[in-house]
Amino acid sequence: MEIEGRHYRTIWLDEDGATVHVIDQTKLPFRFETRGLASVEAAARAISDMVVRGAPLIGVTGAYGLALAARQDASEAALRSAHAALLATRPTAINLKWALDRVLAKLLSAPIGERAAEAFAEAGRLADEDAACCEAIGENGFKLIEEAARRKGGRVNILTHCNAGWLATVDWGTAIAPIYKAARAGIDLHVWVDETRPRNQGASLTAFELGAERIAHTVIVDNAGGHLMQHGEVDLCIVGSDRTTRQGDVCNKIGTYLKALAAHANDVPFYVALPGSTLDWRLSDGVAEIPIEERSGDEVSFMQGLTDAGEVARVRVTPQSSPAKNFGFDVTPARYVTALVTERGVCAASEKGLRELFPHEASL
Ligand SMILES: CSC[C@H]1O[C@H](OP(=O)(O)O)[C@H](O)[C@@H]1O
Repeated sequence: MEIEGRHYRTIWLDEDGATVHVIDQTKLPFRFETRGLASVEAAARAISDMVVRGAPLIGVTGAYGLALAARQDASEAALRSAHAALLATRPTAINLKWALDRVLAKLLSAPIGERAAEAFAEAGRLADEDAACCEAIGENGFKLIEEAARRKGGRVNILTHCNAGWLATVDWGTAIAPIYKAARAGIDLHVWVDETRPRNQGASLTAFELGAERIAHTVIVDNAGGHLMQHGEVDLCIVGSDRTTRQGDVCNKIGTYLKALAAHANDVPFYVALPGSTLDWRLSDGVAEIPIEERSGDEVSFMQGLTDAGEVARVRVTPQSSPAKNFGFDVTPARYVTALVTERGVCAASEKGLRELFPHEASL
């Protein structure tokens, strides 16, 4: 997407094909900095430290991480070790495993001398596919917003949680892609942006994205969504997904489930936008089967912000003696999801709906 007139993807290879570049998302919204990744270790650290985050972007970064590993040592043992190290960085987003498995299979079927080049080529194909997938999600989700605008005959108020914008993918995003498409088509809309504690991906990243695109938005605390829905201030919700089961259960940033409950209680449509790479066909019951990442409690006990002097500072927001738990995700059962918005169309959050859009993948 555009930042001050210049087009960016979230990850790219420099001209000499030697270094992978990413946007350092831990610095946003106060500083825009990029970071070069020259080794598999650097790629793994970028994922675990959330320099890059978002299920699709984590997958593509993992793919480039394998390519960097292949350039260091293209032996099967080394590649399998790199695959394991990258997979261990973050357990919830299925895109990471999906991308790593795809690239590793490609590499092991290539002669050892061609593996590094093949890995970079495959990672590049993954990146291009993700950008195209997300733009298609935008087109399919745009129709839902267009219908909501026609029905309402006025400004459409949309609530989103966390960041499922272009910063969470290679380009366009998933939940925010339909918003971009609708705004560019001239639909009058406004976005309620959940701050999304503890790392504030909404306040720091989604607000940054919408501001750059000049889309009307308001940052709210995570607990305000239900109140706004009770008062008719939310026409629809749209969020992303890190892993979706074949039954349509959705795993997304912590707090998504509570938003879905509030939407269900107030008859507000609750959409989940996701590419096929976020589907885990092996799983059925998301609550029972999806691994939920637990991160350091320090992410709850401390917050990062800008001082009056314009310095980025980290401050403690809890007593030193108070422990904190930091669950990264929760699971929304399919019954609370109005529909899934994918690159192949919109379907019910059900095995039948997903099989109709992904018949081949469902049969594997
Ligand atoms: C398009 S996937 C976006 C998804 O990823 C986020 O998690 P994190 O920032 O921890 O990687 C969040 O669940 C978003 O909905």
